[in-house]
Amino acid sequence: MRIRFTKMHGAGNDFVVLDETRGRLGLREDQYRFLADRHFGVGADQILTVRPSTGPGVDFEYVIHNADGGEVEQCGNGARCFFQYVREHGLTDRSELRVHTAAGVIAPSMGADGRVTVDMGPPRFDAAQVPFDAAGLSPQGASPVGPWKLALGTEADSPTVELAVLSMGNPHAVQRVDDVDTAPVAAQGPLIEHHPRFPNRVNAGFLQVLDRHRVKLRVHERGAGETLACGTGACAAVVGGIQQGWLDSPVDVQTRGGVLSIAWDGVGQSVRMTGPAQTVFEGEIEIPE
Ligand SMILES: N[C@@H](CCC[C@H](N)C(=O)O)C(=O)O
Repeated sequence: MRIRFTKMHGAGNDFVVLDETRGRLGLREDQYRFLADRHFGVGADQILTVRPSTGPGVDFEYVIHNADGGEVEQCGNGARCFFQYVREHGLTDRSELRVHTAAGVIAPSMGADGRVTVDMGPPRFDAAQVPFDAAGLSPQGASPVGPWKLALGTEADSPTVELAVLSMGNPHAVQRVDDVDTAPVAAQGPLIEHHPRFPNRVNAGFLQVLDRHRVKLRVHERGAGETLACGTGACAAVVGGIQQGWLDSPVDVQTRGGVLSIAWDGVGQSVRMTGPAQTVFEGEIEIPE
């Protein structure tokens, strides 16, 4: 089967975008993996699929698959690219949309400076909603994000980390580090992602606080490995940093691929994420049957 695709990125987090507004392509997990493969396919951190509205009050449905082929609930950088895609491809001329995702409705809109802002909805702190198995653990602080102390292994010398745990529709565990450039992202990222306390696995963030409105962030993403930026990871890191008293909204998050601006007014309020969304090229590819 031959399909058309668009390659996009948001702060270096890159995507293959597929249009299913006129019918389902019916791709399997291995076919999403093929598209994401940087050697045999197109190459991407995630595959984003545009589908028609699911009902009244929403304009489109937005479906996300990680590079490992698994479907996931939310993707922040992808949401900005999704918005840019539907406008560039004449699927809408609206400058504000409501989009259904597996994690609920998000609302992207066009800012005056050409950057896209997305109302990502409120963060969720309930362990069951992350999901996070906190049985028998005591939080290290009084904040709704914990932090929670976890050993990354069963040996006596296994490293122990303190993680702020929350959901932005998808699961996040964020630790504060002194310097993101020397942080053990490659060593600890996969151990945190697959930690048995996270039954659906988790995205692992490494946060360096520069001042109350500026941070640096690296994220080992569930199902994709370290990416140049993670939008929901930036939202989770800022919410966790505000909850632990280190940050005040708004916060500029410096990732390896660009800057994302995150604003959050407190519990129950939506997180607003602003950043770039860029089309790279369009093409066609033969998908192995
Ligand atoms: N890159 C994303 C997040 C994509 C999904 C994530 N890897 C997960 O498995 O939850 C973003 O920009 O938020």
